[in-house]
Amino acid sequence: MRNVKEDGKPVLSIRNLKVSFRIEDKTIDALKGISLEIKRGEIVALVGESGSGKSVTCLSIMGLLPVYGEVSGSILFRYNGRQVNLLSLSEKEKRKIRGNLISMVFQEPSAVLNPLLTVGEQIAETVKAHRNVSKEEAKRIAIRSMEMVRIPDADRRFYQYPHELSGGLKQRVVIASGIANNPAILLADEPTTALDVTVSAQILKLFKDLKEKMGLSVLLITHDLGIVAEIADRVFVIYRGEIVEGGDVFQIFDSPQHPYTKKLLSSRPSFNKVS
Ligand SMILES: Nc1ncnc2c1ncn2[C@@H]1O[C@H](COP(=O)(O)OP(=O)(O)OP(=O)(O)O)[C@@H](O)[C@H]1O
Repeated sequence: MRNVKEDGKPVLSIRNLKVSFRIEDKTIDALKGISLEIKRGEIVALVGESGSGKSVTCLSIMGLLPVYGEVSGSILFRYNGRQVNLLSLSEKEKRKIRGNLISMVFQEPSAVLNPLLTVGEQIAETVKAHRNVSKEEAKRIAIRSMEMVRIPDADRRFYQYPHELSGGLKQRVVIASGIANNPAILLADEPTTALDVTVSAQILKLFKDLKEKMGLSVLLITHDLGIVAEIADRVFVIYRGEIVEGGDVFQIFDSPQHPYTKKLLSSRPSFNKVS
């Protein structure tokens, strides 16, 4: 259960985050001092074109940057009344948080699911990796997570292999695995790119449901403003490693300030934010 007293407070504050990669005599400044906040129970979109620094932001939060990445700034994560800077944690501490308090959903579910294990076993493994529970309890939690993400007939599907499921159901399994340990934040990197329009809409609706039911905070990485309009509460626009604009989704769509945001919006037809 989430601590209700902490609702409305930032669960994650990224402050002046800089990331650069030095390769031979060349330096790539992937992030040039970005700052953003995600509150509890909020869906925040990070939007920008290819190469703008979205994935590097996610990897920084997950503690998965390559060793040759140079990082400065802070990523403050607040949970259970504590606050830690994710950038100063040891590998062991990062592993404790990853997949547990902070989890991630990727673009392509088939790339993350193990074809040799049933989908239920995979979710149960994630549970057991972080919690001291029996096999039966892990199975029970896995099935409950599958139900939370509206996988029909979860008891039966627990025993199915990834190849027996559609793309949409596979992505639901990945999300079930992501929420099984009741995380504070879910990072979703282009989670609907591999899915067709109808299934994509269902998955987006699911994020909204989880936000409402579990108080889940979501950082949604996308280049698609249509998705932003549909589910985000706030949006940050990233351009060449810098946040050029951020705020309430209505405000950004109604009166974009930065030329890059204006360009992004004018290259799309029109949106209606749905509630
Ligand atoms: N491991 C790495 N080594 C060197 N440069 C990298 C590495 N990862 C990312 N970069 C560079 O950092 C910059 C930001 O990349 P990033 O992958 O975060 O962009 P993105 O916005 O996620 O793009 P896309 O939408 O294509 O995934 C790019 O210039 C990229 O080439």
